[in-house]
Amino acid sequence: MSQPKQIEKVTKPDHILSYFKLELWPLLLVTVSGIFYNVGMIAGPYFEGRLAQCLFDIMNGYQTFSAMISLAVTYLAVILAVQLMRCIKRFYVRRFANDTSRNMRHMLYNSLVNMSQEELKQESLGAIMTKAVTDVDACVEGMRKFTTEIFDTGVVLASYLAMLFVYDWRLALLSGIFTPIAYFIAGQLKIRITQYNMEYKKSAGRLNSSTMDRISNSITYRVYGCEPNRDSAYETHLADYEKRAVSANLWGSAMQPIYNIISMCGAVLIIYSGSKNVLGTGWANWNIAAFTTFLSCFTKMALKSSKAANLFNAVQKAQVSWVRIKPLMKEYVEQNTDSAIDFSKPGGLTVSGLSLGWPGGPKILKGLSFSAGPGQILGVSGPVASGKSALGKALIGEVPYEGSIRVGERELSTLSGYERSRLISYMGHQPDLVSDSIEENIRLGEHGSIAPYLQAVCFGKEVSQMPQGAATSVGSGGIKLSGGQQARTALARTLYNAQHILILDDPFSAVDRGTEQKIFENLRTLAADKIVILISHRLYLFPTLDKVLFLDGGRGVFSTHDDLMEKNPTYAELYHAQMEGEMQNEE
Ligand SMILES: Nc1ncnc2c1ncn2[C@@H]1O[C@H](COP(=O)(O)OP(=O)(O)OP(=O)(O)O)[C@@H](O)[C@H]1O
Repeated sequence: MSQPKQIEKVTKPDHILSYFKLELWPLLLVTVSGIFYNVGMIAGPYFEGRLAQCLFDIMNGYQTFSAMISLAVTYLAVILAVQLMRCIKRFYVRRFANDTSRNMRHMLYNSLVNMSQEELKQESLGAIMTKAVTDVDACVEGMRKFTTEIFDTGVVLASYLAMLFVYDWRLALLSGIFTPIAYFIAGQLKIRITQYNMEYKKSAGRLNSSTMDRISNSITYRVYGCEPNRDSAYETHLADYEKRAVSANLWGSAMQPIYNIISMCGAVLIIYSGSKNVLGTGWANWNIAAFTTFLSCFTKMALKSSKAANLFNAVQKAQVSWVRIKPLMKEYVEQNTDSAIDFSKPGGLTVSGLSLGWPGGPKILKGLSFSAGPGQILGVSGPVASGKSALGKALIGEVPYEGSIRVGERELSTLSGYERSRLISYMGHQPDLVSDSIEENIRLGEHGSIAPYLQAVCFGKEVSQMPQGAATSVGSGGIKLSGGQQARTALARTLYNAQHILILDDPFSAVDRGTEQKIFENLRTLAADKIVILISHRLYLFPTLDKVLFLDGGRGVFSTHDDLMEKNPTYAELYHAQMEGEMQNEE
């Protein structure tokens, strides 16, 4: 099997020039073949003029038919050589576009996968997907057009213009004044095209979000009977998208024939003044060949130059897209597996003066200090929305914090992603299962036995009774498993990949109390030498834990269960209320 092409790591990925620099070779070949092709393009009008003159001379008996044949053969050979250059130029322009597209997408992908979940949530998924797909396409298309047109338009225009000046400089100047008018109009449309494109891209993002929302929440909308209003919201987004797509494309494409007409106006002057040149009463003395060459050259130049006006618009669209994706183009993050840490003896967890809050929001927890050593289980609890999950996420670096979180002698914020993953395992509030089998969800590509972990989370028997056992597919996001099964699969995954510190955010919320008790006992055995942070709103297990951190009102009290029962009325009340509720259930 052929190896995929090596993807370049772009330095300064937020500079558009960086992508051009990576493609110096293809660009050099585009330049050389482009110059040959475009300068060779004037061979067309030149030979057309000479052929017309030759025909005229044959009719008047000054030339023979063989002269015409040899002229035609030379013309054919030159045209073939010019077209070969065109093929080379097109091949390398396409290669430049493909490589640039791959490099840009790769950088964007790397940047997106290395962003924290919270950073990603700042924007809707629909908008991110629009940027990752259509904006990159628009950028690369603008860069491709720019690269192509520099030769197709720039070089060829200069060659044509030089030729026109040689034949009659006054007529060349006069007939050429219409082209700048087309450029001027294109320049005036710049603001409008930018604005319409920006709105079009935003609308595409909204439509993508609305589609994803409609699909992923289809059951909720069906159950609550609000499908019609969601469909009509989708239709509104679709209509808006269509309207804005038309507006965005209208100005660019509708103006091309107008640019053509304006540029071609000079042909009228050429027919008038050129005829006078042939008759010997104009600014220059021309024969038929000169007249035909001049007119043919001008026509080609006018059509080419009118395309340059369109090029402005294509580059404008690319600029709109570049502005949208530029903030996401971050330096390449390499997975560095070098580390000076001895992962077998990482030391204890020490947190001091910790304050944290979601990006852009106020601090939700302030001044927390606590610690835990290997073999200890620390319980974290508190009322609803007291910041339990936020603390768990701060401990894995997903929520920004101030103060200090140390593992042994090392500050969490100085650790690489790899070092963190070798020190801390995390099970979030959501099971976050991948669309694969139960065993793959637990092993995540590793090859060890999962049986002990399925037993530990009291899931082994159920799995063995499934027709395909652990190879059973969990479906998209775990949809084919019950809530309790999903939670236990996620916990088995965390235990299978257990590192020195285990952070478990409400791991037992979807299982009954008896199962909770059994799993907890297994956890104690399996994690005997680890630090376990057990975040839970249920306090049944807390009397058996080594330490408790109770969060309330943005502050945390760190102590033992017995001490909190004695000194913290809110904790004691919560504990008693839960125990009473449990006793009533048992009755
Ligand atoms: N992604 C987020 N961005 C901004 N604010 C958030 C985000 N997630 C949660 N919050 C807010 O942060 C606060 C703490 O939420 P958190 O989920 O940490 O509480 P919790 O104690 O785990 O709650 P619960 O017991 O309901 O699970 C809440 O006020 C919540 O509204």
